[in-house]
Amino acid sequence: MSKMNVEKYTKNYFMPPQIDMSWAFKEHPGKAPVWCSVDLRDGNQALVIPMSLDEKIEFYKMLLKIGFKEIEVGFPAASETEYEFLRTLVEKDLIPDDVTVQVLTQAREHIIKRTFEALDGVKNAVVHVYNSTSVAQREQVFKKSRENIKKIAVNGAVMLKELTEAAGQSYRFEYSPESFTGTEVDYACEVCNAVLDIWQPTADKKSIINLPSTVQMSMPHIYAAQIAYMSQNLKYRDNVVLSLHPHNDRGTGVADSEMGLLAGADRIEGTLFGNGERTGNADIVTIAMNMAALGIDPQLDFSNMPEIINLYESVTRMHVYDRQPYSGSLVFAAFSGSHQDAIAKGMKWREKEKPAHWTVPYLLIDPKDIGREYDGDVIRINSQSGKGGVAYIMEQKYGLDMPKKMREDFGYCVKDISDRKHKELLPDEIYKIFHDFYVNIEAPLSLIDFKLNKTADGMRNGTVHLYINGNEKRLSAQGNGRLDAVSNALQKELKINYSNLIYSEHAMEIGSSSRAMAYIGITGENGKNVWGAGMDTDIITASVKALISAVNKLL
Ligand SMILES: CC(=O)SCCNC(=O)CCNC(=O)[C@H](O)C(C)(C)COP(=O)(O)OP(=O)(O)OC[C@H]1O[C@@H](n2cnc3c(N)ncnc32)[C@H](O)[C@@H]1OP(=O)(O)O
Ligand SMILES: CC(C)C(=O)C(=O)O
Repeated sequence: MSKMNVEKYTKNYFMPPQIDMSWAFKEHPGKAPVWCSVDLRDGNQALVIPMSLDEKIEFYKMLLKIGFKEIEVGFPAASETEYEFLRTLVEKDLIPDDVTVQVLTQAREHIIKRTFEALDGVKNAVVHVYNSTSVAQREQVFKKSRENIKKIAVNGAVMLKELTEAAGQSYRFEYSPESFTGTEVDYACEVCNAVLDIWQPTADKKSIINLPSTVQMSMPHIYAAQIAYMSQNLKYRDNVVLSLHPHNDRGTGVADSEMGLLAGADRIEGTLFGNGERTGNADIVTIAMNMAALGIDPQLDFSNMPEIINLYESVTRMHVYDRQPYSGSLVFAAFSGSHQDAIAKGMKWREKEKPAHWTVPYLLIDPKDIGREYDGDVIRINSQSGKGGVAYIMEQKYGLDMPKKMREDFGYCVKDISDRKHKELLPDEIYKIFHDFYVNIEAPLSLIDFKLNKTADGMRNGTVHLYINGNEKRLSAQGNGRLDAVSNALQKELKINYSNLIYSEHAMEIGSSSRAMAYIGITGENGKNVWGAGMDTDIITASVKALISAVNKLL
């Protein structure tokens, strides 16, 4: 027996009378659909505190900036704010000529009349009327037969037509068989066709038939099969814009939209970041960015995602989930070592090879294309990270190019600290660890200065002046170069044994162009490798400091 009460549930959706799945062989729709934002209506009606007039205006202006040409601005008969919002758009001349505002109304006379009052003065409008057609709503809410439910729709359609003619306007019409997903598909088609018979859509004045998954009830391929049936059986099909309005109860609002488009739909109603009733509406950001990631222009501009998120969060009081596709704060972040290593190498390869298309491993799109930064957004460090990621941060942010073997040493050191502190380490903290751990280490040996003259045979000869545990000491030094001479002095005079000296250095290009950084690795008698780094305005002094740092670590 199931512990989840599954006996209580059964499928409440209907398969279409004919099932056509040929759309499933298409790879993608090939072009952007007509987008309609329903943020200001469906999104707004689901908020704990619906947006104020000013907040709706701010949101509306953002939608225009993103590029929406159809915007459902509200349910004017719902409240004074909803009504006033549309009046403000009209009175302040905030509706561009190429933008159509859409308003929602129930198929009830007084509500439709109030809606038309709100529309006074609007040039381009879609009047959107709906009634529920599902078995559950017919039986439980309306307690009406199929015929009588169809009548509600037809009466609503007639009222829209008559009031538009009376207003001398050419508003477009939209009808939604609300709760379409719980409606027998052939019956939904019959109701929609009855509405279309009233509206008589033409090529110049198309009607919109909107098929909402008001509550998602099936897997997305079934919704798409329902859409395919409707697309093939609607009358006046050439003059009908077939629209989808997916919700997200099963978490497949985006999949419903994408498959529905393949199955014949022309238009998508959705919201930014999927805000909306219950689990939300289809997330237009994701659907559009999924297209962009396939190289299809979505005709919407999300190039400044952080700005859009800020405004959205401030006016809706909602939060964009950290892992929301494309927009979440963590969606480009790689904490794990192997991902970081591949991303860092992929970025380098890209810089060198300059390929035509984006192929960096683990990153579906280039974060920069939506206003995100590599720094801080992509490679982030915790105890799951590896040397590649740590080295990438040190190189990109601080211009430090450690030798390969030293990267490994530092990578484990950073991992260990993050593990013990049980926290993410930010770039500045990592830089500080690098400094504390390797750079200009001054105990027990601390360099005071060194004087090394060139001899006739090209060798270096002189003294190294230092403190040993605070006591001043001069060592005599000879070698075939200055670093070699200092190393010989430490080994011979202080009897410190090490081998395999590895050395590299570079000018510091980021932050401090007048300084150099040197790195030295040595192997102690016990076979252990240690690393030191030296930073100074003089490259030779930097290398001597790096050697003394390494020796100090060995000691
Ligand atoms: C799936 C969706 O998102 S649909 C959009 C839903 N959005 C909203 O409801 C937000 C705005 N709505 C409101 O502010 C209010 O519901 C109003 C102002 C529109 C109407 O309010 P009220 O008249 O007080 O009540 P209410 O909405 O409960 O209406 C219930 C009545 O309308 C009928 N009704 C509901 N929807 C519809 C419809 N689409 N078409 C025709 N009649 C309808 C019901 O059967 C019920 O009838 P009854 O009075 O004979 O029992
Ligand atoms: C009014 C309709 C389109 C709706 O919002 C829904 O069914 O979710």
